[in-house]
Amino acid sequence: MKPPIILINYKAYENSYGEKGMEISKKIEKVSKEYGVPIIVSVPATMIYRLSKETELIVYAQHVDGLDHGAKTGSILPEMVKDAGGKGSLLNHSERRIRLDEIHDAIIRMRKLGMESVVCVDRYELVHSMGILNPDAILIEPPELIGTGIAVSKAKPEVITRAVDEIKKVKGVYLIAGAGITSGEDVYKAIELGADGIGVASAVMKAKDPEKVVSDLVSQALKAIDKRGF
Ligand SMILES: O=C(CO)COP(=O)(O)O
Repeated sequence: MKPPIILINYKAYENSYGEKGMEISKKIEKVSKEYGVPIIVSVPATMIYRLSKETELIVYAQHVDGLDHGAKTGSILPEMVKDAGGKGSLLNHSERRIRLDEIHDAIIRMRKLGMESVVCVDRYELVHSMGILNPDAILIEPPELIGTGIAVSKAKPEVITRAVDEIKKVKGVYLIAGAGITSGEDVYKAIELGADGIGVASAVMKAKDPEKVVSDLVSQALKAIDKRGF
């Protein structure tokens, strides 16, 4: 995981799985190769194996249960995700919140397995305390902007700048920003404000031309990173 971090959360749209899921993934992979930027896709659990086999995308789960093996019906353990080819997981997304101890257990287990964890928070006040749990990155997303097309970097830039201040208090944890990200301009702004990358869903998953959208996001991310001088 290295800036610019581009994380596309497939959620549970109609094109998040099956043949449509493959189609959009191939387009995303094409852009990733064109720009030489690894792209993380957090996908439905049922797609982890196939996407890991058939693409060079970095495949994450959208959630894992940091539980031990055993009688745990319906659980998706980090070991299962790893076995299917997944490299990591989102944790605590606004649409899939879990308890703090569950977040911590999952981070520890994934770190032991050499997997990456990206913990979501809905406010900058939680960045420091989540950062102490030592995930690879924190994804800050004000829930009220998720899916609106109104970008956090434009509507609430202070959420990003404050989160950036907070992440500086912990070492080795990246800060990603998301919610409402629609255009390359939104990405540029987020990185200019100090984020190491972005998380996006609807702008890509609902796009008529996802390749064009992802291309715009990635090219502007590179431009912003270049300007910041990583
Ligand atoms: O929840 C998100 C990514 O995890 C953001 O969703 P939108 O890009 O649809 O606002």
